Amino acid sequence: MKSDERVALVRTEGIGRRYGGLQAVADFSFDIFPEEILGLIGPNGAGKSTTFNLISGFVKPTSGRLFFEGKDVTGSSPTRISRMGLVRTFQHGSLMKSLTVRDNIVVGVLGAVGLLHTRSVQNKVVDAARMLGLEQYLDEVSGNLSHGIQRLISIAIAYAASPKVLCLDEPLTGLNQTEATETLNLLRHIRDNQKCAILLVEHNMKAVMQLCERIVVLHHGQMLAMGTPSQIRSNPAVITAYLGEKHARS
Ligand SMILES: Nc1ncnc2c1ncn2[C@@H]1O[C@H](COP(=O)(O)OP(=O)(O)OP(=O)(O)O)[C@@H](O)[C@H]1O
Repeated sequence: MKSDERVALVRTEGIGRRYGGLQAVADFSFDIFPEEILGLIGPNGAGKSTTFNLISGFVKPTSGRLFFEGKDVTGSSPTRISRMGLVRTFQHGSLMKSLTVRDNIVVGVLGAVGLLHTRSVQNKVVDAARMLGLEQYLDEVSGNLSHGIQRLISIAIAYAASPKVLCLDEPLTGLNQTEATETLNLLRHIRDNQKCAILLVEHNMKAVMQLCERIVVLHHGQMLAMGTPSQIRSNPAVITAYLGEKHARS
């Protein structure tokens, strides 16, 4: 089956967001397919966070439509979208630092799937902690743990909600090389185990190229390119607009 014949989990059709005179995202159409790892990249201010906010319902589009599993969810609340299965993390972390790791993950489970039997909540918490290697920290106060562990807690909170699409906003920020490599391996493992799609916004270009099967490049709020990592790496427009500058630094 060709990629464009698959049924998309998420589809945007000409989605856009205007802030006064500024068009942050314009006429942007893309799909997220089941079980794929898709990267969304672009220079600062390209519109990545706005796109994340649009597909997770935190920002309403000023144009275009959003579909989840074929259903029109344009304008739906973040709660409705997360309960349908699109769960996200936030650039600056999703956890409450004064809560234990366990309680943070409980909040994630309840927020995404509503009231559950206590035993199923605890099962989901333990499963998420195990998946992210956090079992020994479950009763620690989250704010006392290292930055790397806090990043994993944010992913565990999202994972515990059993996502169909896991959207990660810069999960590698502030991690050293070893931590970043471990996190990449974990993300692959999560995709294989949970059978979810992953949408990754990340400035660490080496990691994006290693992990993602398909990459969408945004520039000035519009799609500049879409393709496999090797297609993106060799795309002249991308090199000019973005990668040339980034590769020179990596
Ligand atoms: N709430 C807002 N009000 C006004 N302008 C906004 C708002 N949010 C984003 N913008 C503008 O929209 C454009 C796209 O911003 P966005 O944060 O989506 O880009 P980005 O690619 O995520 O950038 P970065 O990599 O720096 O996080 C920028 O010009 C930004 O200033």
